[in-house]
Amino acid sequence: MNKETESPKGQLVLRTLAMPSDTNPHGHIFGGWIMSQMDVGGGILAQEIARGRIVTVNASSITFHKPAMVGDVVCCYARCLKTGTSSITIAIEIWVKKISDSGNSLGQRYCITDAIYTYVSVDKHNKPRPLAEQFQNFNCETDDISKLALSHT
Ligand SMILES: CCCCCCCCCCCCCCCC(=O)SCCNC(=O)CCNC(=O)[C@H](O)C(C)(C)COP(=O)(O)OP(=O)(O)OC[C@H]1O[C@@H](n2cnc3c(N)ncnc32)[C@H](O)[C@@H]1OP(=O)(O)O
Repeated sequence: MNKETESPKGQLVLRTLAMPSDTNPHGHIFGGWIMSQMDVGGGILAQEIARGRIVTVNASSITFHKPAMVGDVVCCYARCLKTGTSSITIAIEIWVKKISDSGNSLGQRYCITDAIYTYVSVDKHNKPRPLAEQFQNFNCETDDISKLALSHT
């Protein structure tokens, strides 16, 4: 898949800057830091769908296509793939935007990582809590995203 010719899928849920403290010994940004941004970004969308507390239950299909570097603007896009009774499955993409003028890369923008995270709506005792009935069993293949009544898409 050529990620460089595509556009981000989903809504922008998080935007931050990769800092020197986020680097691994090779000078690239830690994969774990990127996964953490994905967890928070996907969690924001999941919490909006759940209208309440959520926890992460699964992260899968993570692919690191390219490294991120210090100074990159890191943008997290998320879209809901499906919901169950209490679960919410979110596809997440991390894109970087180059804002420094080194190496003729200024303004470039491309996907570096994608993954699928699943969250579960929980009550205050951390037990699964059913989503509101109208938000259960959403399927992005067959349902309009407006079914989830998000504040913006
Ligand atoms: C001051 C506060 C301000 C807040 C301001 C808002 C902030 C907004 C942004 C938040 C951004 C943070 C995002 C980070 C969130 C964490 O970091 S959470 C910390 C890490 N996660 C955890 O600690 C969770 C630990 N796990 C658990 O507690 C339990 O396993 C769970 C998740 C409650 C599930 O309990 P369970 O008894 O296994 O539940 P079970 O009935 O079997 O299954 C429930 C559902 O989960 C699904 N499921 C279970 N296992 C799996 C699996 N492996 N894969 C996929 N689905 C699964 C089931 O299929 C089922 O789905 P439905 O059929 O209901 O749709």
